[in-house]
Amino acid sequence: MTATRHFLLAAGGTGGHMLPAYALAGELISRGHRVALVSDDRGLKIPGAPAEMETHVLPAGRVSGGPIGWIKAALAIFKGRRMAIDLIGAFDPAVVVGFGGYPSLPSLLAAGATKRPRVLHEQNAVLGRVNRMMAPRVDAVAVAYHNIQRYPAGHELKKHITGNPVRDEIVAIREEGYPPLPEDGIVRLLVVGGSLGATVLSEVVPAAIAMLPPALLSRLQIVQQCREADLETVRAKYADLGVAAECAPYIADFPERLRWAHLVIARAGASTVAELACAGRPAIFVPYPSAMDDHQTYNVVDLVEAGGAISFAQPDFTPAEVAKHIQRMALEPGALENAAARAASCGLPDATRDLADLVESLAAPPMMDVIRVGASSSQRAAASGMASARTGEQ
Ligand SMILES: CC(=O)N[C@H]1[C@@H](OP(=O)(O)OP(=O)(O)OC[C@H]2O[C@@H](n3ccc(=O)[nH]c3=O)[C@H](O)[C@@H]2O)O[C@H](CO)[C@@H](O)[C@@H]1O
Repeated sequence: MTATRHFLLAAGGTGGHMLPAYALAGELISRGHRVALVSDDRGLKIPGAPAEMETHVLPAGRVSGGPIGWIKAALAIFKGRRMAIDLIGAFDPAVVVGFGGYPSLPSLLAAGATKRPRVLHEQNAVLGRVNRMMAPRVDAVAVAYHNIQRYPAGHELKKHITGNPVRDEIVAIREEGYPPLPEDGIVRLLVVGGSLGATVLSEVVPAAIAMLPPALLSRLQIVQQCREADLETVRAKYADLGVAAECAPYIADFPERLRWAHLVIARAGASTVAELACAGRPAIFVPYPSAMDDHQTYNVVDLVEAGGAISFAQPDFTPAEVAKHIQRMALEPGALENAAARAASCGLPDATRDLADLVESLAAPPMMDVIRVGASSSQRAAASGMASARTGEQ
C-alpha cells in the first residue's frame, strides 16, 4: 500500500484542460491520495470534478494585446504565484501537475520557487503556449502522440507518451471490439463536431449523403450533432432524402453512440481523437482550421498514418469527396473493419493510469519532503533517522 501523498493539479479554461485533470484526480484519489485543483472560474464550471477534490481559484493573467495587456497579465501572474506559494506551503504537495492554459502558470511557477517536482500534461499534438514555455523547466512532460510539435529540443528524455485520459465506458468499447456489420448491410454513421458542434459538418455531410447511390442511402443510419442554429435544416435534409437520422445539439450519451457507430465523421479535438482511437472506430476528420498552431491537423497524424482515418483540410472537405469516401468504406468488403483495427492500434486506453503512475513516481518518499522544505535541524535529524529506519526495514 502506497503512503498517502498530496498532489496539486493546475488547469483552467476549457474542458480540454479540465477533463484530463479530473480524470487524474479521480485516479490519484482512488489510490488513497489527496488532490487539490487550482483553476479559474470558467474551468470550475465544467462538470465532472471528483467530489473529494478540493478546489481553489487563483489569479492568472493571459498574455495578449499590447504592452498594457502584458503588464496587467504579469501583475496577475505574479499575484497568483504568491498565492500559490502560500497554498503549496499549506497543502504540501509532493508533485504539481499543469494541464496547459494560462490558469496553470502561477502554480507551476510557485512549484519551481518551492522546489516541488513538476509535471506537464499536453492534450494536443502541438505543445500549447504555457506548456512550451514551461517544458524546459519541469521534471516530466506527458504527451498523447508520437508526433509532437513545438517540443523543445534537448528535453526528449523527460517526454512520456501517456495519452489523453478517456472515460471508462469508452475503454469498455475497445474491449468489446468493432460491431459486426448487420446482415441487412446497415451502416451506422456518427457525426460529431467537438463540444460546441461545427457548422461545416451540417453543410457538407447531408450534401454528401445526397450524392450516394439509392441502394446505399437506404442502408444508412445517422446520428449527428448539429449546432442549434443548423438543427432544423439538417433534419429537413435527411427527411427529404428518406434517411433515418437523429440530430441533437449535444449527444449526451456519446459513449453509447460511439459503441453503435461503424464510421465517424468528426472535428479533430484532442478528446475526440483519443476516444475514436481507444474505441477503434474508423473516421473521416475535418480539423478545425482556426485551432491554435493548427493543432487539430497534427492531432490526427498518427491515426491517418496508421490507416485508421482520413483527414481533409476544410477547403477539401467537399460533399463529393466525402461521398466518395463513405461509399468506398461502406462498399469495399473489409474496409471498415480493417480501418477500425488500425485506429485501435493508436489507442492508449491506460492513459489515466499511466499518467498517475508517472506523477506518483516523481513524489519523493514522504519523509524526504520534510527535509526539502527546510525543516529545522532537529526535524531533519529525526526525519533522516526515520528515513534510514524505513530503508532498513526493506
Ligand atoms: C474548437 C477548439 O478549439 N477545440 C479545442 C478543444 O476541444 P473541444 O472541447 O471542442 O473538443 P474535444 O474533441 O477535445 O472534446 C469534445 C468532448 O466532448 C464530447 N462530446 C462532443 C459532442 C457531443 O455531442 N457529445 C459529447 O459528449 C466528446 O466525446 C469529447 O469528449 O480543446 C481540445 C483540447 O485542448 C483541442 O484539441 C480542440 O482543438
